[in-house]
Amino acid sequence: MSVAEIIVDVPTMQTNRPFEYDIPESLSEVVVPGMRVEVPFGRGKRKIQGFVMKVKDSSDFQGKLKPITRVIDLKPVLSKEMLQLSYWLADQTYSFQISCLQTMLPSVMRAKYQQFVIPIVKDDPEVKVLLSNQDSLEITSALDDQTIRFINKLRKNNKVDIQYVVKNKAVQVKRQAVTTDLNVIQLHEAKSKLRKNASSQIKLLAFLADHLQELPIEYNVLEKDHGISRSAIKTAEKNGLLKTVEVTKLRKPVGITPEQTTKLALTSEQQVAVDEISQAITNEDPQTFLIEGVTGSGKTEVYLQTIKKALQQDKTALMLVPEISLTPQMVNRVVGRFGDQVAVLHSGLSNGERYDEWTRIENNEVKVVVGARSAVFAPLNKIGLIIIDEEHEASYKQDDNPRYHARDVALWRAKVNKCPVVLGSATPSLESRARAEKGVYHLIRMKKRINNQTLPHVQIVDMRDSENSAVKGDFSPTLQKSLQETLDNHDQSIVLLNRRGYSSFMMCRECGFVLKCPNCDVSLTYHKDLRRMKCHYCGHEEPVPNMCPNCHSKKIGFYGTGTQNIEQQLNDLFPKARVLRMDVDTTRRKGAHAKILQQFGQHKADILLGTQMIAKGLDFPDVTLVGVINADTTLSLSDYRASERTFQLLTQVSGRAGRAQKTGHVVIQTFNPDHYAIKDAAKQDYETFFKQEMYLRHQSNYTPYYFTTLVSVANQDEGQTLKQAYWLKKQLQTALSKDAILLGPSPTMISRKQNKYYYQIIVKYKHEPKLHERLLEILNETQADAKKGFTIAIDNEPQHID
Ligand SMILES: Nc1ncnc2c1ncn2[C@@H]1O[C@H](COP(=O)(O)OP(=O)(O)OP(=O)(O)O)[C@@H](O)[C@H]1O
Ligand SMILES: [Zn+2]
Ligand SMILES: [Zn+2]
Repeated sequence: MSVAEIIVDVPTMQTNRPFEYDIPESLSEVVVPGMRVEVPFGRGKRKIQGFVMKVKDSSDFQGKLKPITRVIDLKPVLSKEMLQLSYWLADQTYSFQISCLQTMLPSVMRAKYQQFVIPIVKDDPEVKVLLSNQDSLEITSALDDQTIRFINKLRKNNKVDIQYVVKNKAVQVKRQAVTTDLNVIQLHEAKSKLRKNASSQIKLLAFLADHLQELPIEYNVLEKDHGISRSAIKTAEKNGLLKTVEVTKLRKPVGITPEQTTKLALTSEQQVAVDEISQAITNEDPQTFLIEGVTGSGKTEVYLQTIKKALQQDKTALMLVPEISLTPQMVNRVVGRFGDQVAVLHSGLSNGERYDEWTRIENNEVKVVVGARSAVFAPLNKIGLIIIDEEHEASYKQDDNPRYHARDVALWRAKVNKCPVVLGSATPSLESRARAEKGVYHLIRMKKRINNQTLPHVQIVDMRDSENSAVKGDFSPTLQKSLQETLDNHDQSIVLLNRRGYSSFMMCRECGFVLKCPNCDVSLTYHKDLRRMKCHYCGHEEPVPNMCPNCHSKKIGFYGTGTQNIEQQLNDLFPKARVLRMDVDTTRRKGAHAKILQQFGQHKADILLGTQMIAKGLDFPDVTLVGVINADTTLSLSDYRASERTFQLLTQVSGRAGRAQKTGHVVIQTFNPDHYAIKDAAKQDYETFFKQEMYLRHQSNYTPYYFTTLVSVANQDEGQTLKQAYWLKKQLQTALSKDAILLGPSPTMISRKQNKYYYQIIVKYKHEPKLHERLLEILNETQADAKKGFTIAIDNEPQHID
């Protein structure tokens, strides 16, 4: 008898452990860990999905185990490493294991899809029997176990493969291609019968005769690479000399193939970094490096050369970058060096494209994966190096369940794969820098820019000065002058409008009325392109009102990103300047973000104006000026990371200026010219900022001196929410020592979302061995409350507190 341990797709606390099922004799060879199966669950006839975690010979269970009904996947979709990771992840993030397992798969495999058996060895008699002369066989629940076993056997012998196809959406692009039933002699005979002046036909047949082994060849290839026209193909087809077939081709998300690059001669600082990391790769030493390298110090080249090192040792490499930095520029740098060996995963891909990339990784067709947060789950084998660029970015933490931080997952995978992790940033997170201070991470500093270029000269403009407060718009005389000079020199400028949120809202200019969501405590976002008002929390939408619902005035204004307004001011001040604007409105369309950057990179504009999304990673040699309109906005956040975020933002954006031959200049406009975050950013002085900020965190008992856990509760009834929150606090108190600090309950900044009220409790602690257990118990005990509409969320080390 064999038994499978299965995590079932019933996300409740009671089912958050494996259940045992009998593997029927007929499926005994088929069921393996990492595969999804269908099993009966509960008393009724309900069938649900589950992941096979383990297969064993016997069970301690006394009664009769229910059998697995059928297999959903014919090959494992998750490796042993991933299964192992799911235990840890569920525990760390207080989430259901089933959600963790599902998070690791590309969304295609979570959504609706079809599965097909496709032949590898077409002429094999057994394959022919299985497919009964069809091109493929769909795997449905109607197939009996015997057939499933048969498929499995052929798959193991590499005679067939299994492919997933998204419902109603072909995963593969079909292309027209040419093939022929004629052999070489027949082709030459046919050719000799042609008239002498039928040159294109002669050429085509000669070509086919020479390339018989390579058929079918795509129309496109014949046209582009060999100058054979479509009409020539059609004529030959009419005469029965060739035929057209459809071939499938995997989509390649990287549109343009970038030019091949080779390694650069390293600076001495880069060399030190490359040597140390290479050593760890060779020694299979799972240590973590923190590269603290000023903007423009050439961290990317260090990444590329260490990746190369891993590949030379027959290993693979994983590189994470923030979603917003997944621009053609970054992708091209990696693809330019490693070509076809690279898979790219980002949110701009369609589900099908994402699946294609995932398959290439899974089939060991690629050696390097570049991607945003969720790429940390890429099914790479034998990882030799993991890189996390811009490691301070908050977007590496997922906002929703499972609330994982990609850095933690990377460290876990590094241990299992015995490989180093490289965290890189010009402005490391305080946590990482503090760990380096303690010797947990190995610190590598790169203090110089490439070409010994100086860091940009930064000017702080005090907006409280009479000269500046007198100007009408948002541009101080100093910034105006600098912009004019940059235009005169034919150089480029970047102008940052520091924004808190990213949305624009509607307000009545007569009475001040703001259109809000009926379900949430937020203003509705104005979508200019769709002419609609939308709520980003609950999805509520309505048309743009043409008069104020409150006072019926027609004077309705749209406020928010403010970038449009700033753009207007730029146009008025510098009528000849070409301005590109980058904000939520101009980047909503797929690929728009990349396109704007490409245009700017080709110097088709003089000024790039944008929100936070233009602050990082950009490397344009002609940018000599960076202007920051309002440095203070992020400072006023209630979050204890407000100073850190402001320092990071200003340092990063300043770092865009003067990266190549020309010296850079930065103008920062602020109402807090004496704030240390602004002063240190102006000097690009991370170390001084770090010391000051550490001192303040120590004073107020925050990260990295204390661990932080955020517990929040939500319900439709505000009174009930508050009651539950106080109950939670009491529960926590019983598990905590007197050294722990409990804050709250307090309403969150947006206190109502989707008609639910939110209250939060913050736990700050150093060493509370009972806390983790107690939180899990609380989740368990409050399960029944979920039915009454209570939601309890636990966020370990939250990135935002509001
Ligand atoms: N050894 C080298 N020789 C010549 N040029 C180099 C060398 N290393 C890097 N560069 C160039 O220097 C520029 C800056 O490098 P890179 O973009 O990697 O900086 P960075 O450290 O990532 O900075 P940031 O944190 O601001 O993104 C790039 O244009 C890169 O091609
Ligand atoms: Zn009004
Ligand atoms: Zn809403």
